[in-house]
Amino acid sequence: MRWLALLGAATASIRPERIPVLDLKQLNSPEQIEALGRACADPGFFHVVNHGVPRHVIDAFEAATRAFFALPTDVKRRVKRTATNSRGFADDEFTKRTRDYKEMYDFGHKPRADLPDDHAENHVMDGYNQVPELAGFREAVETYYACCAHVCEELLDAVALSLDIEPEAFRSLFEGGHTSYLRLNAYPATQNRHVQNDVDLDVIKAGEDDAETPLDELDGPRLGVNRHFDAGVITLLYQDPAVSSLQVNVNAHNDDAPPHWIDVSPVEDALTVNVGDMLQVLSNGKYRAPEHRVLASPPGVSRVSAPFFYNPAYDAEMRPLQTDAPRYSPFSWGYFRRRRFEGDFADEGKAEVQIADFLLPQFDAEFVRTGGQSIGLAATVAAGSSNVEPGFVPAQDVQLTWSNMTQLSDDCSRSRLDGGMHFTASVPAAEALCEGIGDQGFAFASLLIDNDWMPGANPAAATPRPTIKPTSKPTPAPTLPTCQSLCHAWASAAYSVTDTSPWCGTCTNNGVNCFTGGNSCQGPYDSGFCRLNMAGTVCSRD
Ligand SMILES: O=C(O)CCC(=O)C(=O)O
Ligand SMILES: [Fe+2]
Repeated sequence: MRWLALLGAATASIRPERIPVLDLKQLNSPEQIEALGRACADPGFFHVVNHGVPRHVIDAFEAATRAFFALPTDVKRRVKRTATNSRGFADDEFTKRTRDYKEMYDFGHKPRADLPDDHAENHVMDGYNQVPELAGFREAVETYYACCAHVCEELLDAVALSLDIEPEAFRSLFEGGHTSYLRLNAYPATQNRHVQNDVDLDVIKAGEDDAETPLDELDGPRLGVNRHFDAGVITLLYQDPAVSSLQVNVNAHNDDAPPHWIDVSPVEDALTVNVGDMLQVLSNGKYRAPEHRVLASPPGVSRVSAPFFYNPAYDAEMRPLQTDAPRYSPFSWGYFRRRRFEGDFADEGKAEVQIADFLLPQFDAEFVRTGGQSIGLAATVAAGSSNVEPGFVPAQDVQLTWSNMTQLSDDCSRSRLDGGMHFTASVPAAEALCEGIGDQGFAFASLLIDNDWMPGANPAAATPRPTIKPTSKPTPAPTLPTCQSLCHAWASAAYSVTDTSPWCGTCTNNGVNCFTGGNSCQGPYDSGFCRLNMAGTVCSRD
């Protein structure tokens, strides 16, 4: 009753919920497993009741969390995280280059429980635990941490079944030491910083905060945590029952729709679960990590929360399990985590590594259906690897990335200019020339889809036919006389001849500049191809 009254007072603005509630004890029937699969696919968030974590363990954990954050700042800073140890206290966390309006404390897996926290054997890649001198804190946090790991293990068995994957395939990723960590969050009460209105949130500018300003001196509207995706496999979240601040963008995976944020309000006696990036990869994109954010606390109310990030062993390979059409290239969890941590610690400016960086190009039915815009292709060209000028070109490693077809076609168009083979005006001319070829390819691929000939084809889903085209550059209207007549005019003016054909040969391109073709130049330009400029007055050797 007390709980309900609190919730009612603090969450008057809660909108209708779209977040399913699942009963962990019932997760053994095919219907429930199916419901779990649906929740993981969309919206990627759900609550679990009957999760088995005893009430007294949660109460002790919440009390320890509140007691820790109530300590004076200088005492909390005694366990502050550093550039080499990501565990401990922080009040300078950034998400998407904006300062989180919260304090936090991270606590992770300790391989040798019998040895001191800072013993060499307990130093793992993300650091070691720094436990504050606070009566009962260690025991409360360790006990809750162990309960979370157990719930996640069971939950993941059910997730495996929902994907038709052997639970053992998931379990093996955690063998040899999972790397999960528990984060305690405290979002202080605010005066004028709490906003729910997206227009107000727009004034929060990325890159403008620094890490040194004390939290309570940061001005303007704030978010507790800016929009993000969780990196691990799944997150099991304890939410303060009295405040609703967590929101999910239910349009995050729909490029055509604006963000639509809905509340993920706490549910009595439940823990909240969300899919992480790694489960998105392991499920080959069938389950999708939801984009979420946390609002700053309303005036007079401070909120606590505690996500448990369930993470595999560092050397576990992340790749789609059980599929012959993988959408992601393999990478190790440790690699991803290290790149994220480098970004986290100094991320006032850096762009963080994303799973989209590992997307393989999909030249399949889905690719055509969605207009072929999303490819996520990357290539590194090593210094000196050119076949033509080995050892010199390129001067340094070049990293090329293309996230969509338009970028790829732009770079291809430019490549012959960069290579010194073509001239500037030929780039748009060639783009115009090739435009129709892409459209024809698109039309042909759509035809294949309709006939069920492509991998992943689904004739029903292909109707109505997609209206997006792979490229949308307008074809420039031809405004110049043809190359041939330019050439003839030039030749007769320059050489006062009536038969200009030896000079002009066969024109091959009626674009802005054009080739006359063949060894047809005279005078100083007596071999190679002739090139006319727009005015048709210059012929230069190619
Ligand atoms: O505080 C919350 O409700 C969620 C926090 C969160 O999303 C995170 O720490 O990744
Ligand atoms: Fe999160």
